[in-house]
Amino acid sequence: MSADIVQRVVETGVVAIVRGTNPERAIETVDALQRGGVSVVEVTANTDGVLDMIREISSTFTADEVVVGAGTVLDSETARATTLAGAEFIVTPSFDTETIQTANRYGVPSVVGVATPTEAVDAYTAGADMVKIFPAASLGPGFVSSLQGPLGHIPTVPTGGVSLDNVGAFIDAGATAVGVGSSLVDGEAIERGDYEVLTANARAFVDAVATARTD
Ligand SMILES: O=C(O)C(=O)C[C@@H](O)[C@H](O)COP(=O)(O)O
Repeated sequence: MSADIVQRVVETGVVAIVRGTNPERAIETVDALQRGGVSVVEVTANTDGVLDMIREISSTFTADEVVVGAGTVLDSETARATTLAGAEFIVTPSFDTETIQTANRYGVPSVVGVATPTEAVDAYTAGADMVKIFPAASLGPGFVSSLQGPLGHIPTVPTGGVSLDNVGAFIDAGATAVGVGSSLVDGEAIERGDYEVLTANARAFVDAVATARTD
């Protein structure tokens, strides 16, 4: 159910972004992230073989083990295709009403990319479950905390340039969760087959989020 998936994103606090990974390494990649405590993963739609990867991940792991979504969803067609392949949520870099409506039509939550307060309100009004503050590192934690006053009811997931150096600041600023690509899903480590790096990265991000939440 859609609410359960949103709850899982909130609890995990970190969404891992898999972009450009060789499909043959998808399962080991996701397994390594999950062992480190990051059990919510999105595969971006501009990754070769994305639909097969989503199908394979959702048939390999139980719902309790891993929640898989689709990222870089730019349009309604991609929302439909990825959802039918098994994506349990969609993430967009930009705001498009039809894409949100399609996600809702198929019963999956959407995390919608916004970079202004107006876009955040428009996306939420259109039916987004959470807004992805993108690109987060350019906008900064101050942007996220400024939204809390008027728009504290809208859950935020800063994404784009989130690292171990700034993740705590984003959570302190009021972020509900964060999306992390390159700082977590290290492409070179995957190529080397060094999945321990991914597990260690995942643990470090989960710990940083937990520490910031208890501060
Ligand atoms: O395109 C999307 O829907 C995303 O999630 C954006 C995501 O790929 C983001 O750019 C990741 O940035 P980092 O590698 O974490 O800097």
